[in-house]
Amino acid sequence: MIKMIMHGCNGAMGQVISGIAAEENNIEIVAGIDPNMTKENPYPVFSSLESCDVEADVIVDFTSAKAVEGLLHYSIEKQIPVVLCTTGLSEDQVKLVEEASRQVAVLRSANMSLGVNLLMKLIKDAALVLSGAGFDIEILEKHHNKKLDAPSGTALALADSINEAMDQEFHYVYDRSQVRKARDKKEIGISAVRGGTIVGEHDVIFAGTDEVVTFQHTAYSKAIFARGAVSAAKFLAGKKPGLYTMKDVIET
Ligand SMILES: NC(=O)C1=CN([C@@H]2O[C@H](COP(=O)(O)OP(=O)(O)OC[C@H]3O[C@@H](n4cnc5c(N)ncnc54)[C@H](OP(=O)(O)O)[C@@H]3O)[C@@H](O)[C@H]2O)C=CC1
Ligand SMILES: O=C(O)C1=N[C@H](C(=O)O)C[C@H](O)C1
Repeated sequence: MIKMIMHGCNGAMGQVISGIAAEENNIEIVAGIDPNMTKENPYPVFSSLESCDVEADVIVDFTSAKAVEGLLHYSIEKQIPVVLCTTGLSEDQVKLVEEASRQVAVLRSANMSLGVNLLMKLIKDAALVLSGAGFDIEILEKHHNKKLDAPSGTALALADSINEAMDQEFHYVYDRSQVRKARDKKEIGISAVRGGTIVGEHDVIFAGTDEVVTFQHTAYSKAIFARGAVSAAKFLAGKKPGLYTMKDVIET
């Protein structure tokens, strides 16, 4: 039985994962961490990782970028692999993640769904053909009104995926409100919509002369992320130090 700590157990994702993990027979949540616990859970809950003395094989994190340093410190100290799903990390925090992964297994992914991870692959091929033919690339993401970070981690990861296929030739433009010139070919425009209860939508738009190709992923429930996170936790438990991604989980 794999023992898991749910970091952010009172949050929207923490609660969905608690339900999904309870239905699994080879993984169990042995502790939850959240500073302001308001919901009932069938496992012990601690207000911080430092106060948690429960032994575990893996930590699943859906919290806030502010919590990342403490999380990495704990995971190195206790030698517990961590599935890091929180988005909105600064460049410095991403570096800390990379450094930590030399000492403990870290799987970081801005999107745990199968569909988005397939999309990352598909748009590489599309970019090679369509950008070469002069198509402009824009990414549009839509999320619920409680989301703190913009653009979404997924939108950035989709842009990074294209850039990886295209020798890093693109820069990202998030706001054109002060711009008074036509877009340049080497930009990827990234726009964010926030409203209501939208779970998560991502459009990758390749716009050419007289034709547009759009790749779209729509999340209809948070369960797709939760299932991916539980699969990632099972994959990561017992792994040696290194930086892993959902690609490693899906291809296993
Ligand atoms: N990779 C993926 O597939 C997905 C990633 N996400 C990302 O996951 C993160 C969380 O999303 P979501 O669940 O919707 O957000 P919520 O705000 O609903 O939940 C986050 C929870 O973490 C708690 N928290 C904050 N700081 C700490 C800390 N230091 N230790 C423990 N718990 C803490 C919050 O408490 P409090 O409210 O009291 O601050 C809250 O209960 C976001 O960054 C989001 O973008 C979301 C969905 C999918
Ligand atoms: O905050 C969310 O809800 C989501 N966040 C992730 C992101 O920033 O990309 C993944 C998903 O789209 C839901």
